[in-house]
Amino acid sequence: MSTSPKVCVLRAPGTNCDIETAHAFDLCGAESTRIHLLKLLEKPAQLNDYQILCLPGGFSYGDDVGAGIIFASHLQGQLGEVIGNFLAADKLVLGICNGFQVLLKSGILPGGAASWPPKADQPRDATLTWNNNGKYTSLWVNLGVLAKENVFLKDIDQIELPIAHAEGRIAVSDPSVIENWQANSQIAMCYRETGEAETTIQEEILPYPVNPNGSACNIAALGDPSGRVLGLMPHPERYLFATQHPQWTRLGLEGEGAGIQLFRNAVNYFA
Ligand SMILES: NC(=O)CC[C@H](N)C(=O)O
Repeated sequence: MSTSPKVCVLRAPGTNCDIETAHAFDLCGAESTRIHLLKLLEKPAQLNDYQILCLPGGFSYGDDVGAGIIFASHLQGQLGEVIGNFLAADKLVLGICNGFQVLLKSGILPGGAASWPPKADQPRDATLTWNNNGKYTSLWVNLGVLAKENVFLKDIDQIELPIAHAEGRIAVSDPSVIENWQANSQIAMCYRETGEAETTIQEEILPYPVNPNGSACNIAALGDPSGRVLGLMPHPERYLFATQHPQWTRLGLEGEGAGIQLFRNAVNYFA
């Protein structure tokens, strides 16, 4: 296999983080192409040429009818077959912020290949919905990693990253949904206080701004059971350089930002 994986950064009308996301992968040695969803719909088989599919952040279709829903309907519909092949192969899928919303609302998460294509008569048991504060919220958060076997999160225990969203609160239909995720190591990252030694899954919702949106069990990111799919609300592509951290001078940070590690882990998977 090539040591330089090809990344499809799939953008839709309203996507606004595709350039920096492609740049993040390229800095780590990947070969990224930004592809418009309408171009992929013309020839879905193009997707077979890529090893990594990344859905970047933004406001696809203006977040109309709910963030990510229209983009997700294209993945389920015309692209259902190529997405199924992609998930079944030894390939990686990353969804950042709006991309995470699309992954969850299409049904790519939480099940991955095992539950694709989603059954039309099966209601989703989890979603990303409005922040508890009812506002678009943009700030830096501290995250603890739980799913250490997720490809993207290798060697990361905790990380600071920025969030910027209005619909970032994980809500589930029943507590058993979270128990299931826990049993399959799918709870990938949780919001947590800075400086805590260990991350645990807590039912108690940590107060704003530690948990900025009121997500159930403080969940910020989910993976599929295989560990090859990750969806996260924070933006690792906005922390590629130390100077992007709001306190880089005070903390004396230099060089890379911690967010780049997620992209490097993905690229190294194909080394
Ligand atoms: N930064 C983003 O990707 C925005 C996410 C989404 N459209 C929201 O506001 O909920």
